[in-house]
Amino acid sequence: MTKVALTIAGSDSGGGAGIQADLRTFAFHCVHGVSALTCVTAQNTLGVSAVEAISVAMVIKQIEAILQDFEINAVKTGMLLNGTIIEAVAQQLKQRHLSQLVVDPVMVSRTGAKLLNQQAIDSLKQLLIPQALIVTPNRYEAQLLSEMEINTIEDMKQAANKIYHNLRAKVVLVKGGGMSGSLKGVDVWFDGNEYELLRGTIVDTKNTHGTGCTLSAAIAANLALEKDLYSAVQAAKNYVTTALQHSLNLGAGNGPVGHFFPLLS
Ligand SMILES: Nc1ncnc2c1ncn2[C@@H]1O[C@H](COP(=O)(O)OP(=O)(O)O)[C@@H](O)[C@H]1O
Ligand SMILES: Cc1ncc(COP(=O)(O)OP(=O)(O)O)c(N)n1
Repeated sequence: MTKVALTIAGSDSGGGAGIQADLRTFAFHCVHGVSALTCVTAQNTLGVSAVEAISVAMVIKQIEAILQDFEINAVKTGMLLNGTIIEAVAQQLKQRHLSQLVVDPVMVSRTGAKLLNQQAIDSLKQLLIPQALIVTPNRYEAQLLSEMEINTIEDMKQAANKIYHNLRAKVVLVKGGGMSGSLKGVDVWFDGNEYELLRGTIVDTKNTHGTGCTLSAAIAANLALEKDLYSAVQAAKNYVTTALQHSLNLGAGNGPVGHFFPLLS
């Protein structure tokens, strides 16, 4: 039986991140992707130049249309843009008991662009993260959520611990793409008991756009395929490493990670 994953996220006109990356990742895993668009960004490899929200009523209609007709095996959320959209999405997910939920708390891109307005951060913390099976902040998002600076693995562990206890997330994965030196690409998992370090091969490329979206979408795809959470994260990490190894040198800035590797060899 074909599995179905839902992404609730924004559009990246440059095609590297957001809903475009999510749907490509689902397709690679042979999982049918359905989507609820929250916002449209004017964006390329150099950054985001404009953002416009989809109305809350339309976000809800998209989710309702999908849930009326499909059995959803896993969900990921990405860029949600504002507090009103977050509240509506959180309410829909709660009502429908969608528990295979990966929350990528998209707030700040690795280029430093703010992708979520200030008031929305509280709604994300109070309404959405507590529902997540796993939350996957990058270094800067983990700093915001834990209210501490992160420079070392110990800091990553402490931040994961704080996010776990303060925001009641079931599992926290602090991603290390924004760390420097040998810490780049080391992610810290905390499930309330154990810390695990997930180490990928460091890929020396500037073309890293879409890594976070791709990772969370790959976790959701693997959950839809009935992997347990830790195995889903390991498989997703391997997928992102391979996507980085096949990243595309497009545009003048940070090009997108590549999803074309099955066709290459
Ligand atoms: N240069 C790199 N080499 C290897 N892994 C990387 C590299 N950059 C990012 N990653 C991995 O990509 C995933 C996404 O992390 P990150 O880039 O920090 O997220 P975001 O895109 O949300 O900022 C993580 O598993 C991280 O370790
Ligand atoms: C529409 C949209 N959604 C999410 C992001 C962030 O992408 P992500 O893969 O988390 O990180 P960077 O590529 O920005 O490092 C985005 N830019 N646009």
